[in-house]
Amino acid sequence: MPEYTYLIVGGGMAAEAALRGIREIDTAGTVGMVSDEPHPPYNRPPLSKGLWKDRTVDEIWRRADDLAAELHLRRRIVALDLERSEATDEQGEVYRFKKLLLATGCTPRRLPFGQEDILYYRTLEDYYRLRSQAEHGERFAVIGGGFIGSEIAAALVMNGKSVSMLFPEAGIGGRLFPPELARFLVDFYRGKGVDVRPGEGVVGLERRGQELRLHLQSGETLMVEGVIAGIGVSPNSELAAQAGLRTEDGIVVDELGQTSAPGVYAAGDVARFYNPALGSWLRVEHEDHANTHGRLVGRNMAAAHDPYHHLPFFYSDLFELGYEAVGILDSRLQTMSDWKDPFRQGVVYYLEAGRVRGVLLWNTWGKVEEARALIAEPGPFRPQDLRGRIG
Ligand SMILES: NC(=O)c1ccc[n+]([C@@H]2O[C@H](COP(=O)([O-])OP(=O)(O)OC[C@H]3O[C@@H](n4cnc5c(N)ncnc54)[C@H](O)[C@@H]3O)[C@@H](O)[C@H]2O)c1
Repeated sequence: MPEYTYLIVGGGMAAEAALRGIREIDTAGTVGMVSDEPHPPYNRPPLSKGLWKDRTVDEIWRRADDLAAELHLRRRIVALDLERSEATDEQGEVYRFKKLLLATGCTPRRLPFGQEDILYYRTLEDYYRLRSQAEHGERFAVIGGGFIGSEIAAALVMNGKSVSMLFPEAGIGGRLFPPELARFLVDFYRGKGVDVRPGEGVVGLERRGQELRLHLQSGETLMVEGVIAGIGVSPNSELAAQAGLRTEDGIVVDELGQTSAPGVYAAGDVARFYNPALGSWLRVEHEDHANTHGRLVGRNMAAAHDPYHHLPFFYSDLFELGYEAVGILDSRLQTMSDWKDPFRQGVVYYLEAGRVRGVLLWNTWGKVEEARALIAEPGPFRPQDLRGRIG
């Protein structure tokens, strides 16, 4: 029976960052990592960005092999016994641990049809599948106007494919951006050749040989060779819930990353934690959080005592436009847009009860620390106070 000082369930970015964190403090303890993926840990952002431009798969590996851990790939933990400090995989193998980390990530939400034919994009295997579809097919439909939808539509069009993009909101990134920016992105994507259909739903999918027929709410049918959906994700917290850990849209952890059971931790996008600067409970589904939270929780498992107060940070590329963002970007908050060049360069501030909750740095670089400092300020701010504050 494999037995470890630290057992990490999951093999994504947070899991690998945690391994690095453990090794910063403890070079002697044994570490086992169990992942249901066939690959060792890799960076996910290139899957929807760089790999469709000039980057290659060789560049995405996180090289955990220098950190002395035993990697169990293609294995899925299906049960936890916290009293006995044991985890069991689907093949019946039992792993014993002193400390446990759940870095189980999230699973894409699925539509109620097209089970085999819709590609839910999250892993390297999904990238290989879409690459192969793009070698044979010319016409694609992308469902969803969030991160995956906007990045994959751009990636496919930049690779010469014809793309229809469908989503329920009025604009691209409608849940993040103020309405005028989300609507601008619709025109911008159309200018790049994407057939953008805001406010359009999908009701069914049929396969006819190589062709897929996607039935839309409006009554129209799109004939395509590939359908990709990015309609959000749900946290993989069932294992934790079955083991009696506290869960609530994710695994609830304290500021050290410890769950409701001593010695059991959770990190990355499955973990729900309190952020004092924002005054709210969060679950963050971005690379920066996987790296910073993963590392810190790994250190804390190995006896450090570093509280996690890091503000969410993320970024994206939309063709030649790009942005960085700090804090909470929610288009339902009050927003104040400060454009240097409308929709090409500027800063958008997100306010709630007189405090800045989020800052969007639109084609505005090198200002992330200023944005962090502004969110930490108690205020109160009026929207007009923020004009020219950053940028
Ligand atoms: N740059 C980045 O940080 C980045 C890039 C890619 C992916 N991700 C992460 O990957 C995860 C998945 O991204 P995502 O794009 O799936 O989620 P998302 O939450 O960004 O977007 C979901 C979108 O799904 C659409 N939608 C919801 N229900 C729908 C339905 N029934 N039919 C059609 N459209 C529907 C909406 O348009 C919504 O904007 C997220 O956790 C995201 O943070 C992040």
